[in-house]
Amino acid sequence: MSKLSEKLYERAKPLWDKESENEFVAAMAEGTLEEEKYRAYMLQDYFYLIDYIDILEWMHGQAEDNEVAEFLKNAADSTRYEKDTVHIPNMKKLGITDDEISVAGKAPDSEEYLNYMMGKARESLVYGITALLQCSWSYAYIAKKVSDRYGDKLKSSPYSEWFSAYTSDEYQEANQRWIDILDRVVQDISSAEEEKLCMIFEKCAHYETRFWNIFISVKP
Ligand SMILES: Cc1ncc(CN)c(N)n1
Repeated sequence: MSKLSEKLYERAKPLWDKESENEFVAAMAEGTLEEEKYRAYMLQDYFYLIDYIDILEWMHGQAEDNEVAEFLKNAADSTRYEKDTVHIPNMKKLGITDDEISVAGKAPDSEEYLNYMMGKARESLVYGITALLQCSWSYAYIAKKVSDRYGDKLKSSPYSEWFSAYTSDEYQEANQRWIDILDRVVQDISSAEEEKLCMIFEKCAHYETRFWNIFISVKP
C-alpha cells in the first residue's frame, strides 16, 4: 500500500508543474520580473507567513502527541527563520518601510487561503498538518524544479537567492520531516478520510496558484 504522501504528491504534481511555469515564477528565474511585482509579493508573503506561523502555534497548543507537538514547534521556528532570512532582508533591500507595512492589508486571495487553512486546522489537527504541508512542499518542489531547469543561468537573475533559500538542504529537510510526520499520524485512517486529505491538499495547491497570480497584474 502506498503512503499518503505518495498519493498527495500524485494529486498535486500536475498543479505544481504548472506553477513552476507560472508567469511570475518564470520571470523570477529569467531575471525579467519587474521589481514592483517582487516587492508586492514580498510584502504579501510576509503577511502570509505571520498568519501561517500563528496557525502552527495554534495547532501546537492543541497537539496531544509529544512528537507532533515538537514537530509543530519546530515548523513554526523554521517558518520564522524563513521570514527573518528571506523576507525581512529582501523587504529592507526593496525599501519597504514600517509605515508601508502598517497600512498595507492582506490581499483577498491570500486572506481566503489563510482562512481556509485555519478552518481546516480547527476541524482537525491532521487536516491542518496536511493543508500547511502543501505550502511547504510546493515551494520545495517548484524551487528545485525551476533551479534544475535553469541551471547556471539562474545565477544571473537578481532573484536567484529566492531559489537558493527554497532549494537549501535546511528547507528541503524540514519539508521532508513534515512529510514523514504526516505519514506517521495517518497510519490507521480510512480510505474515505485519506481522500478528504487529498482534496484538502489539492485545494491548497489551487490556492497557491492564485497567490502567485495576485502579483502578475501589479503595475509600477
Ligand atoms: C504563499 C506561500 N506558500 C508557501 C511558502 C513557503 N513557506 C511561502 N513562503 N508562501
